[in-house]
Amino acid sequence: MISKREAFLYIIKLIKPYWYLVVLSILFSSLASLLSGAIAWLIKPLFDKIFLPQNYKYLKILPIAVIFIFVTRATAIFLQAYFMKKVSYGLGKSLRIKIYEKLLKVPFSHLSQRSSGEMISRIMNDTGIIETTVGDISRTFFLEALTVIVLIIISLYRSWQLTLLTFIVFPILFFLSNKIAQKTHKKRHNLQEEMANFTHFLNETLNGFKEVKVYQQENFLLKKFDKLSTELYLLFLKLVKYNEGSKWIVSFMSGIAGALILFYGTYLIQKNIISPGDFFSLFTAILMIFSPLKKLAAAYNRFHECITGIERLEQIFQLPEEKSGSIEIKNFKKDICYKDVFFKYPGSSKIVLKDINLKIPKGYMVAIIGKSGSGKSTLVSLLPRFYDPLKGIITIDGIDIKILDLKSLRELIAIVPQETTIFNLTIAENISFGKPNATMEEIIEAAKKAYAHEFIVKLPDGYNTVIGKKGFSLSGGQKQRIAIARAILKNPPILILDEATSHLDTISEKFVQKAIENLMQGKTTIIVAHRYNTIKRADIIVVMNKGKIEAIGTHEELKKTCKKYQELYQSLI
Ligand SMILES: Nc1ncnc2c1ncn2[C@@H]1O[C@H](COP(=O)(O)OP(=O)(O)OP(=O)(O)O)[C@@H](O)[C@H]1O
Repeated sequence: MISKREAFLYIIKLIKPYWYLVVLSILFSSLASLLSGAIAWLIKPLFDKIFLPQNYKYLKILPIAVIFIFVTRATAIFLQAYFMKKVSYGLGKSLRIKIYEKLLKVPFSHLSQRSSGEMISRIMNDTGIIETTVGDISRTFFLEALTVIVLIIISLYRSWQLTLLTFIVFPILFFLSNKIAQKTHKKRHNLQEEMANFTHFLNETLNGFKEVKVYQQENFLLKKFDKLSTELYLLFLKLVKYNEGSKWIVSFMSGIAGALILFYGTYLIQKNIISPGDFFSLFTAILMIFSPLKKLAAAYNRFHECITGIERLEQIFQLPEEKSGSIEIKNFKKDICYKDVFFKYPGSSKIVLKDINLKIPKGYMVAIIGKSGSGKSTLVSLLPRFYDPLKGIITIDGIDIKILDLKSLRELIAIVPQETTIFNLTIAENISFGKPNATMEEIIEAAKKAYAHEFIVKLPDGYNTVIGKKGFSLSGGQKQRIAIARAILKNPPILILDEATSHLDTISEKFVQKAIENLMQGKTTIIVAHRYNTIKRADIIVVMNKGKIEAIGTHEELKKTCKKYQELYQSLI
């Protein structure tokens, strides 16, 4: 947990780049506060110079003065709010960009441990909370605190005795507000956790919509959603109690202060120590103090909300970043070697890869086969360093990939996964994802080689169609061909293919296979294979079993020597 001081310094750091806007906001806050003071100030001459002596000659200019004060004050408040909001939305924007940038640098291993819903909640809710609270708190702090100071000065000037008397309530007020703020802190933490669960749940439902429908789990999910919503509702209600409670305390204390002033004030007037004008001016000032005080108490409460948001975002900012080596690798010349590699997933105790030794010469096509869960995908995911081995090393041309510059290492590799992600971009941008500066001719050329051109040109906006918009979507086979076109355009020397387990229709399958043929030409390919044809034509077949390499060889060799291979191979024919 971070302390209030740390949170305060954090906020200062956040608003520092906007200092000129903050200065403008403070200037307008000061003007508004002074004008609030002017209202209380003018009560005295109104009483002592106009009403009591019944001298009404000033009364003509008074309405004009009142209009001037109110209009100027409203304008000053408008401008200070505008500048402060500009600060808060500006810092919200840069915070979101910073956290997105951070997410892109976090190792895959750390992100895969968290749910995407939780991440979305942190990026949207927590930055949103910081954005609004920092704006509100700073705005309230500058405007209301200044107003309180101006009003206290006026009260002291009018009658220090009466003012000091009302000060009795302030320590009690501060003590109670602080107690409430402490209580809300934990509740806010819970609320933000619940919000993250909520987003996670919604995310899951939308991603697994087909399963929900087919397994007819609408009622079950609705009940769960109802439970989550009720928990959120109850938490919100608790927070409302605390928030409104703090306002109630201020109102109660203002009542006590008012009674004290009336009681002692009438005594001072009777003794001619103060004039009725002094009394009413002070009375107005003290009454006016409580509204900004109420806002300050609420802002103090929100400051705790902001601390919770900062804490949760800091957890992401504290995540480690991918460690890159320094040796740049320009070309792949010789081979890829796995040497005595062991691996377990972060947070899990199960060793999923054991004693892996594998040499893949340049230009070879390697098929990795094995039962589900035998470690095939894990094995290939170590090469682009999505994860690092627990023990052992992986080398490219004899160099440990850990000491290679990560960018240059990944430059050598393209991946076509089982489930392709098509981003919310145009088809052309999706294809040029790995080569953003590609020309349109190059993109079309790649699409043609991936057997995607024909269906792309039939889309209403052709290569400029944005998938996901206006209801356009692609079939599984079409998505795979886009992924293949993406890899063709990138044209790296090493390919990692994870063959889709779900079978496409025969025509689509034929196109995908042809596209893969084009893609593999002249490349070193590691393919997590599920198809008989793919396996048969591989230069080397690696048979995985329970995280170990059971056997390595060609189809003909393994057919004779490896029982496991025979079983697997039989199941695919
Ligand atoms: N992110 C993860 N965290 C923890 N364990 C994991 C993770 N991903 C996979 N595993 C475990 O690692 C083992 C190997 O999984 P892997 O996905 O590599 O197998 P696979 O042979 O590719 O399976 P499939 O053919 O079903 O894709 C399995 O026991 C799996 O439960």
